[in-house]
Amino acid sequence: MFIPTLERQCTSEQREKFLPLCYDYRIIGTYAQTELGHGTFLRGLETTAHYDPNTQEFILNSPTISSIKWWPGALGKTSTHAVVLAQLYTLGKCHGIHPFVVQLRSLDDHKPLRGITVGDIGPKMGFGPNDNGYLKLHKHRIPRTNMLMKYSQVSPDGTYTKPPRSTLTYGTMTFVRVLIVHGSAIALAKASTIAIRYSAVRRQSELRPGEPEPQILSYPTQQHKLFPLLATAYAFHFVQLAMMKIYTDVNDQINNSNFSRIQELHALSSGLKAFTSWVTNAGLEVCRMSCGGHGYSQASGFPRLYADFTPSCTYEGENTVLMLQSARYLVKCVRDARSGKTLPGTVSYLSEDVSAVHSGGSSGRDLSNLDFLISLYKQRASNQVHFASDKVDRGISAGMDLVGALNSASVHLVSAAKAHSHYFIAKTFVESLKLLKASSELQNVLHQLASVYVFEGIAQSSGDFIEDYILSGSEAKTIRQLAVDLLPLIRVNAVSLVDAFSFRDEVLQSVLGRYDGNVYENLFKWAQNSPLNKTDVHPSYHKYLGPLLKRNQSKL
Ligand SMILES: CC/C=C\C/C=C\C/C=C\C/C=C\C/C=C\C/C=C/C(=O)SCCNC(=O)CCNC(=O)[C@H](O)C(C)(C)COP(=O)(O)OP(=O)(O)OC[C@H]1O[C@@H](n2cnc3c(N)ncnc32)[C@H](O)[C@@H]1OP(=O)(O)O
Ligand SMILES: Cc1cc2nc3c(=O)[nH]c(=O)nc-3n(C[C@H](O)[C@H](O)[C@H](O)COP(=O)(O)OP(=O)(O)OC[C@H]3O[C@@H](n4cnc5c(N)ncnc54)[C@H](O)[C@@H]3O)c2cc1C
Repeated sequence: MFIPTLERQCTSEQREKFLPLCYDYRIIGTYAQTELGHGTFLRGLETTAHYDPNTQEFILNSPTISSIKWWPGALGKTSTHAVVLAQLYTLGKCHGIHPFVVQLRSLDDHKPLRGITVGDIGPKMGFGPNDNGYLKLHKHRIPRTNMLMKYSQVSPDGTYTKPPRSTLTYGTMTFVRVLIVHGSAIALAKASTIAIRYSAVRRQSELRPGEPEPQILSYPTQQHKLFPLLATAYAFHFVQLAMMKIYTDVNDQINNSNFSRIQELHALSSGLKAFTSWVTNAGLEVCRMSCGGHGYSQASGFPRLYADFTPSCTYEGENTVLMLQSARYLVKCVRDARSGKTLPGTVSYLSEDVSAVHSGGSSGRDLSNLDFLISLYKQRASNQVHFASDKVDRGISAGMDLVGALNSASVHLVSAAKAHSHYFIAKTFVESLKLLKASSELQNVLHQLASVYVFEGIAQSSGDFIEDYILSGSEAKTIRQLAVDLLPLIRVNAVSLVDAFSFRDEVLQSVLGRYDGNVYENLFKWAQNSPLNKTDVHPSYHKYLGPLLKRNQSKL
């Protein structure tokens, strides 16, 4: 995050000064924004940067215990520099959060500089090798030219020039949220690879006396756990490609001072980061549990994969908060649509009349047709967004201000943003396959994946579709059965579909997911290397167990 911030927020002179040092690994940096007391509420950050025109320096301080920077990756023992986000004060006025490059440690002996107190925040649930750290600043001076001034400036006499958009300072977070969508796709693909390969190797239970124990991958319940997640990993792969394309296009526009799509990008990246990381987080646990006891072993790779992935639901914007950000934009779009404005591409459906047509009993509609089902996802999203938006309007009519009305409708707003994200993902998956140049055999297999993703997505949220009369109960039941009917077809190619992710064993780090499937021998070998097995009799025996046993034996 240090380098992307410099690349996006430096003037050309600052780029020339700082970036070569980064690319050549002559300095190592972190992104120090979160504090002990604030991670979500950026305007509440307390670190200060007061400009001193006499020396043309900024004086950085951590004025309170809650202002100590806390969590930034590699801050504790590794980083020599940081981008520090601080409240800018110049000529007696506060101008809000701005980014500053701060050297933390000497490039000679790596010792912290004067006015800098840094350290590691202590053991965490995962990310063990990462020294997430703390930073306390005490009257630490940096040159004026260390404030990243691409968008806003402080002149030598202290005059402040404000940015074209205050939120341009938040740009790096948007970029990393887009990366996290990709990270979700990768993590879910890894977990699917481990679980499906192991399920092809593992044989368990005797269905009928005398019959060989079947592969657990042959059980419909095992397939129902794993194949929708496999399909989701493919869906997220195509979604992260689409998300990155939109990010690149909008970022190019921003670089040409066209800020017209910045809000749409923020809303989409926030919703997709939250949606994909939540779904992946839950999916990792399903994959682990589908591997029985061995899934709980470190040898499976699941404990580390989960512990390293799960914070992506929190960092880079806590997921609920990001869903609310997405929903806030959607409410704005409903208002714009009602006042006749044209909406941007990813939300244009909100101005269409997608009013639910009561499906009644046997509707005769083709419930296996993906284009038709995507139109139902659109209907569900539009209904949920309009419902939440109407709730906000009713709150205001009842005398609330906008903040109060948004807060009181926030549960529905999160549901609406989830439905919007889900529609975008399902639509993108289906549309991406249409554009894919692939053999008819491959198209057929991928169509099976898209189908099970779309069917299961409706089955798992059928309440949304039934409550709004988008589907009847019997239609929902039919779609649920369509998902189950697809499972044995996907079974044929399941191992090939995870092999296609091409994770090397060294990357997968899983005995259960080994490419050669040689699990048991390697589990036993792995166990031999356990530290506890260095000696047949563990030294602790002589200190604790031995005396205890002997003492009690003497009583017999
Ligand atoms: C095996 C493992 C596999 C994979 C692992 C997973 C992923 C790996 C891949 C990549 C990950 C790489 C690195 C990540 C690793 C760790 C690093 C983590 C770093 C961090 O966590 S950095 C700190 C992150 N912190 C946050 O995100 C803070 C969140 N809070 C906010 O953004 C703001 O406080 C918030 C909530 C938006 C509120 O802002 P504000 O107080 O200003 O109030 P408003 O809501 O009124 O907003 C005002 C206005 O601004 C608009 N806006 C807000 N944000 C943005 C934005 N980013 N861009 C554009 N516009 C924005 C908002 O919409 C409002 O506009 P409006 O007035 O409505 O027009
Ligand atoms: C592994 C890891 C790495 C990190 N790396 C970095 C880093 O490199 N740099 C950095 O600066 N930070 C980093 N962070 C910090 C991270 O960005 C914050 O933890 C994150 O932004 C969440 O903020 P918070 O911790 O204050 O949570 P809080 O905002 O306190 O969240 C707690 C609860 O409050 C709820 N909540 C908060 N605000 C609202 C609201 N407005 N409406 C409704 N509910 C709300 C949330 O939904 C959540 O349920 C990292 C964190 C982790 C875990």
